[in-house]
Amino acid sequence: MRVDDLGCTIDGRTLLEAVSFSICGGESLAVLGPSGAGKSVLLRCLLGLAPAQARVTGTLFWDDRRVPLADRPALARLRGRGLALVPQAAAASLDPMRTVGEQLREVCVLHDTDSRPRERLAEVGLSQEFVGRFAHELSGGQAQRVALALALACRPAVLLADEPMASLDCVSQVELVELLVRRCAAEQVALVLVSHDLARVAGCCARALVLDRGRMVAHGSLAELLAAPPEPTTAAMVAAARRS
Ligand SMILES: Nc1ncnc2c1ncn2[C@@H]1O[C@H](COP(=O)(O)OP(=O)(O)OP(=O)(O)O)[C@@H](O)[C@H]1O
Repeated sequence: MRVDDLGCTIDGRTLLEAVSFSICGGESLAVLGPSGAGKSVLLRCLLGLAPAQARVTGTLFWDDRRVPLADRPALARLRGRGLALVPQAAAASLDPMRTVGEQLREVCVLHDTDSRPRERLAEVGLSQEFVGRFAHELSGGQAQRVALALALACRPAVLLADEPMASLDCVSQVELVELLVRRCAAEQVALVLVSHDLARVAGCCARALVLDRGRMVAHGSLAELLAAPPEPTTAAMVAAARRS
């Protein structure tokens, strides 16, 4: 997948400007930046789910296809087998009326992938008993794992994860990020992982893109950005990571 010159404005206000990057199966890219930088808007633009009043520009190159990022129906068709999302608040994204197993089966039928909920759950470290659980019977970390299992059950080419570890304790955050990176690498899924916390993704993602007020201020090897931050926003994130 290649994103070329993505821009997004709302009522003349620029939320994203000239964002370009590419990612291949099995790779991981961290999208970093302070609060309000445009990280979530970036993911929503890729999914064709930008706010209704937004004007989105730029192009998504997908295999040999050229998809205008303003073409919401074309982007909607990529959702599932193309791009899947692990949201920030997983528990709220689950259907409260249906068991985990029912939701997994539905995703598999909808996207025509193999439907073995127990295996999908085992892959994310959850035992068979979770098949019969409802959302309100899950801890925050378990709900995030279920959301990951649902996203991977689509068998996507690209997984977009929007701060999936935000509501978890430190140990669970590390475990979840490691699980995400491990599962995506094992299934050759490209991972775009949004975080405002560089310390959480350092050592997990090979590359990073740093946003600040909608602009891409740094992009490259995460190890190199850590060793020699090229500009003040990245330097501030590196300093915060060193303190934590
Ligand atoms: N529906 C909307 N209408 C108008 N502005 C919006 C809308 N959604 C987001 N924005 C604005 O876009 C900017 C980027 O928001 P976004 O949620 O992408 O930030 P973020 O980098 O994900 O921040 P955080 O780390 O706090 O989640 C913010 O200034 C926000 O107010």
